[in-house]
Amino acid sequence: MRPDPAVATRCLESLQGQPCIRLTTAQGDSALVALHGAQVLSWVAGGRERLYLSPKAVFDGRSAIRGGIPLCFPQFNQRGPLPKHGFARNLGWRPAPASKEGDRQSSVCLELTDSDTTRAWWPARFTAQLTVVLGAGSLRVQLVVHNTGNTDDGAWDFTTALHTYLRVEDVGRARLGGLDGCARWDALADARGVQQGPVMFLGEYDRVFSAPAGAIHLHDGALGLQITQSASLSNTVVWNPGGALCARLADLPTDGYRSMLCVEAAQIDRPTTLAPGQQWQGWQELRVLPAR
Ligand SMILES: O=P(O)(O)OC[C@H]1O[C@H](O)[C@H](O)[C@@H](O)[C@@H]1O
Repeated sequence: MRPDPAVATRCLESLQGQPCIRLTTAQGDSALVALHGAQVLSWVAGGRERLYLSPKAVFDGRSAIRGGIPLCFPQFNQRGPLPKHGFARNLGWRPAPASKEGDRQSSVCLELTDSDTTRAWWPARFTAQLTVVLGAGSLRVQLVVHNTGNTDDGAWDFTTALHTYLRVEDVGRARLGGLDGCARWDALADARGVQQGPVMFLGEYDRVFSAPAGAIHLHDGALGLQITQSASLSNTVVWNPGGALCARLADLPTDGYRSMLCVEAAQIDRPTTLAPGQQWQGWQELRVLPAR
């Protein structure tokens, strides 16, 4: 996706004490990206907020912020010895040098490199760059991971997810199309199957799919969103906590689950291996569909 350079602006602001970068297009679309976790906290397109950010989210500079687009890296969920979903969402990132003059206004690139803190969890020498590109009615989030170790350091593996919290009017009426025929693993029942028809939400839902080759479509009343991801991210996770789990999550209001649906572009089933000097990239793109 090309950035939309048309008189876009980029400025620094803070949300709940956390430094953020705001991108704004000439049409009035905007995105707000926190340095904490390189986390997108807001995406307004066509005059509407498209992401869910919990009103009870914690902004203490250490905790994961509930909502927006958290990045799970270098571990997804509890599939390994690291803290749940890795450490990237718990750390402050820094702005990376802008690569091209024309990209500066409508995109932002943040960077995290290994430090004493990360090496206490994970010995890898790495650089991770997260780039957010705001277009007309679209948002692309791209992660690039680089093994910056020496040959002697050897290769390492990681798993990852762009854990996108989409805002919905009512999850009970939302439909997710495009996963028909995809292999899936139900994390709640520990059962494998193949998706038939659109995904609907009648309670807690936590499934890891083989990512479809084509686009996923979220239909929520009259609103529609197209979701695509790079082939390098071979899983799609769909999560909604439902009422009972939501009530136990301190950083969500009791009815918060009704207004959110996570559709995550992920690499989980086959961890990615990077030898010293190697680089990997993956992205998810959200695009507003015309109202029905
Ligand atoms: O509460 P968190 O640590 O942010 O995790 C939230 C959720 O993330 C993913 O969607 C997983 O599939 C879920 O099992 C997990 O509950």
